[in-house]
Amino acid sequence: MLLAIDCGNTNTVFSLWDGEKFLCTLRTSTHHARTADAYFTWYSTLINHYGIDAPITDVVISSTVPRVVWNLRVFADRFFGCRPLVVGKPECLLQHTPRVDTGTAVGPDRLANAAGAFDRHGGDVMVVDFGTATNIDVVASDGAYVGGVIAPGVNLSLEALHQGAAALPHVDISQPDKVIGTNTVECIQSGIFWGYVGLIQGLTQRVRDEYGKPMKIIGTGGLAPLFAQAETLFDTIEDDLTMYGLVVIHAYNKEQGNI
Ligand SMILES: Nc1ncnc2c1ncn2[C@@H]1O[C@H](COP(=O)(O)OP(=O)(O)OP(=O)(O)O)[C@@H](O)[C@H]1O
Ligand SMILES: CC(C)(CO)[C@@H](O)C(=O)NCCC(=O)O
Ligand SMILES: [K+]
Repeated sequence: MLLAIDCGNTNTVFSLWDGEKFLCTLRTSTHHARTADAYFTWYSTLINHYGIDAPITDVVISSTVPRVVWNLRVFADRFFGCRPLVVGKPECLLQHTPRVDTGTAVGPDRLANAAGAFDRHGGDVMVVDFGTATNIDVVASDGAYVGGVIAPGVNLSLEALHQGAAALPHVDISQPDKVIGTNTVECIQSGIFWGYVGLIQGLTQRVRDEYGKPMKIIGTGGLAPLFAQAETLFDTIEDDLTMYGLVVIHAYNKEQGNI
């Protein structure tokens, strides 16, 4: 069984892949100081809860937070006796080399999104990922990641308003019925919700225009369904895309005899 770990700036997600499908998904907040033992305590409690007992033979990791990788390596080694494949490290092979400026370290979650999207849909696609950042990852016809867009994430923007303006409260994201808010909370919700709808529409249109060919748009990340409710922003929504990309990258490295 493969354990895929997607460690983002806000949340760390573990998913178990049985070779055909994900068996379960476990989510915790990202903390660089979390030890291997702490990961295992959390992991084993939930795995027991779900009644899963198949042994882990392989681990693949994407981490946008470099400091957490060491403890995850110790976790994989100590409890499963395996050396994890870490996406973005030179020893991890990619089926399609990213075409970006020399010296650019593309986020491993974006590499995984590209691999997952290409495997499922072929090329000429863009992934819109609503995580800590809201990013767009463009995948060319041959499967290569060729760049994209990084914008501040929804929750980060909400938090920045609250932090930066003394009279603005912390507000949770939701879809307001109206654009013209008649109280402070409604005004903020409108600015963020309808503002992001416009941001996604505007950016995806500009990416398409610049790319010059028809492109499929895939939404992923926790907030994609919320935004898709309001407007047709995506051709499809796949909440497991990053994880699936990790499975694809792991399978390629196996195939190549790299692990
Ligand atoms: N309706 C909602 N209101 C507020 N938060 C939501 C809602 N729906 C989903 N979320 C939040 O979205 C997040 C899931 O998004 P995702 O895992 O893509 O990104 P993230 O964990 O915030 O970022 P990263 O992957 O960069 O760590 C969860 O933290 C969840 O609490
Ligand atoms: C853009 C984020 C923060 C999205 O998780 C991550 O992919 C990252 O840290 N990327 C590094 C820079 C880049 O991808 O160009
Ligand atoms: K993510």
